[in-house]
Amino acid sequence: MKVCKFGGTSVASAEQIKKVANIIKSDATRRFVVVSAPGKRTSEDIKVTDLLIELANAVIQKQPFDEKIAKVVSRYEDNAIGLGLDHEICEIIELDLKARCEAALKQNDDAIMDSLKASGEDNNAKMIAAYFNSIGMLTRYVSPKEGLVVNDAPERTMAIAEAYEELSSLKDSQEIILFPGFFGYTKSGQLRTFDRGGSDITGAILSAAVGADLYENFTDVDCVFSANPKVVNNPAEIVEITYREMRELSYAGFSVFHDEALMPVVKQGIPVNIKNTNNPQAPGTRIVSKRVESKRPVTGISADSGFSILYVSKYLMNREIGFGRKLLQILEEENISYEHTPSGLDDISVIIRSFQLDDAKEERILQRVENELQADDVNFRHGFSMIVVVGEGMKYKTGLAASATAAISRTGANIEMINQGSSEVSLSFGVLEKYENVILKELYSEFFSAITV
Ligand SMILES: Nc1ncnc2c1ncn2[C@@H]1O[C@H](COP(=O)(O)OP(=O)(O)O)[C@@H](O)[C@H]1O
Ligand SMILES: N[C@@H](CC(=O)OP(=O)(O)O)C(=O)O
Repeated sequence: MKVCKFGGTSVASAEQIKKVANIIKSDATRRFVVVSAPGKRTSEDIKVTDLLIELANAVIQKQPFDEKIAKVVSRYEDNAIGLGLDHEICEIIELDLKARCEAALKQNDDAIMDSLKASGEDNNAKMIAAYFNSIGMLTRYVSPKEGLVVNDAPERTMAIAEAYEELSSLKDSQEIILFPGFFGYTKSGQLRTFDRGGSDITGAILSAAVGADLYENFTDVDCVFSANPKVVNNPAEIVEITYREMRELSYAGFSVFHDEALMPVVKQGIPVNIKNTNNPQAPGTRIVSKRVESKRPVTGISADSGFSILYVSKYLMNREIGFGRKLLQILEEENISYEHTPSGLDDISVIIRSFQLDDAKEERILQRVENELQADDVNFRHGFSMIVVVGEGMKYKTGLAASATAAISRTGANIEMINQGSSEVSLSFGVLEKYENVILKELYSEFFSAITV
């Protein structure tokens, strides 16, 4: 039994949706289908989720929004015509969007945003279910209301244990189950979306709930590549990768699979297969708990921008009991999570995703660290990228860190931070954002172009 998730590009047009139907028809074990909202049809196109965010912002700011609704509906109309569906489905979608906008009068801004964002996947799932049925594929649309239970705000949205119990009964259904990705409901019935790209998470939750043998994640590339194909020319294909490696890579830049989507499947050891809707015959990449050892120590290199560093120094910091805890508590009280904390005897850096900061927060943190921890020096620096070199084989290869730093130094960039995870499966470097692409290319040629074993 397989759960198949189709990303935005796989359901962007009628032509793509027909490919999805053929993929499902070609294998009777493909019983569960999770879909995203229609994505980009061309590189210049706008994702429906982005159109919906614009619509939600207009509603929140009490600006006119009729045209924005019409833009969204027209994307579904194009698909309905191409799929030979009755226009009625578009009228239902238009009424649904209007109802969500009207309900906004009684909702807070977060609820308005979540409701409109989620409509992208919800309406697409209804339309695709209607299409499947119209061509004789017995299909049932299932709303996340029927069991995808998530936690309450303000925690980041995550499925709770009950979700797995409630959704498990779907495994007995005779029809194909068509499930919208990206959102769930709290116990009290509040709709909440996952982070962007979160339909991958829905697919993983459903896979774990029904005990799938395989979670197939269909996208627009043949496989996961060892580096972002938009930066590195013709990167090596990854045939098999472990959960741990994929987790490290998707954390920083491998946008092809959401890092939070691994947790539900890892727990049950369900393998994930990344595949291409446009070339379903290609074997794709398998994400598994244990893989055949490869000759290369490095499996992939990822890079992501948008990091800030909080630097704190204080003489004899190492002797002061509880210094680190107090520092991290200040961040906790500002609702900020951290990524790494590389440290020396008398100083510590905290690496933070910059989107969590604003001027007022920074000022408060600086004041508190100065006053409450009596730091000698404290400052924020911004505009950093994180480059992560990942491979299960790295711990057996001496001199790997030296090769990586030598490659980075050839680009003229200064390394602002180095961190080796305790599992030795990854090595991270903090560098100025402007060097990100050039370093990625240099590291790629260091570890993939030459024979390194
Ligand atoms: N290492 C990588 N391997 C494969 N694709 C990658 C990698 N890094 C980034 N990508 C990008 O991820 C894209 C697929 O992810 P996404 O846009 O979320 O697809 P979907 O709409 O199917 O969810 C690819 O088109 C590719 O540009
Ligand atoms: N549509 C949502 C969720 C998602 O997973 O989309 P995609 O499969 O296109 O990455 C987004 O754009 O974030």
